[in-house]
Amino acid sequence: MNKHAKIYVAGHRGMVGAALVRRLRRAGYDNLITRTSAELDLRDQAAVEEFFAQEKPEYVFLAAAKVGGIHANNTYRADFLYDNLMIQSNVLRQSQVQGVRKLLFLGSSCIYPKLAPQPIREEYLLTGALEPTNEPYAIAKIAGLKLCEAYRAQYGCNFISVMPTNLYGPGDNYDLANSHVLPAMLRKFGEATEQGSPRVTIWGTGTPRREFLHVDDLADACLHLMLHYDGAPPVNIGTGQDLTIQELAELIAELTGFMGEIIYDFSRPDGTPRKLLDVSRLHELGWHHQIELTEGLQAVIASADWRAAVPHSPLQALA
Ligand SMILES: NC(=O)C1=CN([C@@H]2O[C@H](COP(=O)(O)OP(=O)(O)OC[C@H]3O[C@@H](n4cnc5c(N)ncnc54)[C@H](OP(=O)(O)O)[C@@H]3O)[C@@H](O)[C@H]2O)C=CC1
Ligand SMILES: C[C@H]1O[C@H](OP(=O)(O)OP(=O)(O)OC[C@H]2O[C@@H](n3cnc4c(=O)[nH]c(N)nc43)[C@H](O)[C@@H]2O)[C@@H](O)[C@@H](O)C1=O
Repeated sequence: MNKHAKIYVAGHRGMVGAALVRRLRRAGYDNLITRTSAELDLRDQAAVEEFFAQEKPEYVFLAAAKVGGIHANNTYRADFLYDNLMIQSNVLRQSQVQGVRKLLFLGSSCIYPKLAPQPIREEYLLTGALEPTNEPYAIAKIAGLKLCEAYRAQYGCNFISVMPTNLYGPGDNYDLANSHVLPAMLRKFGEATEQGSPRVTIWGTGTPRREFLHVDDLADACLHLMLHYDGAPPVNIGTGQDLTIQELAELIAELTGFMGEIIYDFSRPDGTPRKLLDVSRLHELGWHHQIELTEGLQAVIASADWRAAVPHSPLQALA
């Protein structure tokens, strides 16, 4: 990928998109194209067609999506299915029409069956029922990776798909209702410590296990795969290590200096019991994560990222 190549980063203001922009700029890529959702609503087919005809990007990182945690996915079921289907269908179609040289599509680990054998290999896709709380989102993401494969088969498009595990890092979504577990805990424990609150409430039983990858590692993996992977099958991206939600809560409590009580709200869903990714294909492709969880958490806590938390998407503010 030439350093002056025209690279479109869709979703550049999001946690992943911003990390991709940081990584690409650090690598010397000096011709990045970005649009906010207010400037270009990727659900709008005509607007996307006009944008691609005008800009003709050579490379695309598709990090724009409607994203959220278990509560958001289970509440805005139609929006998670519709928005993500429209965004990815429009961007993939116009990338094919305009002859984009290579595109990287971001899926998610939630595409795999709720009770898949662990660790989850890419070939376990569609071998069992999905987790109900995020089924609409998962179906949209599965459709996206299948559309990438179909454009490759029918039109010879070099569209690759990556399936990241749960992510965290600067620019995350800290909305307590709609965020993922890790940013929600950072904010809950951080604010409780600052305010001297006696207790923090965690959703569910604390028994599910989750794997967490720092978003800067993800961006590095995406650049690595954009440069070195041209295959049809999706590639899992993760650390290969997981922990229980309870262990995560206790770790974040310790790192934020919280001394109070941790309460578990069993009325909230646990979701998938475990979704540890098998990352052997990624390792065979020459990439390993660098940022360990405790180190990554310490950096985010030191920045108190949640204090600056404003909805980084006007669309999100409306959610
Ligand atoms: N966060 C995580 O834990 C994980 C994320 N992923 C995937 O990574 C990708 C990025 O996620 P993440 O960065 O966390 O999400 P964010 O919510 O932080 O960012 C998503 C971005 O998408 C843009 N967007 C949303 N809707 C539209 C639209 N209709 N038109 C144009 N742009 C739109 C927003 O742009 P704007 O700000 O301009 O409104 C926003 O910046 C997604 O594909 C997600 O599925 C995968 C696994 C885990
Ligand atoms: C990346 C992945 O993320 C989503 O899947 P998820 O990992 O299940 O989502 P989550 O991070 O919101 O929850 C993880 C676990 O944590 C528990 N939990 C405790 N306390 C809080 C809490 O305060 N907030 C949240 N959100 N969860 C909490 C929560 O009950 C659950 O058991 C998919 O929807 C989809 O978006 C996707 O692809």
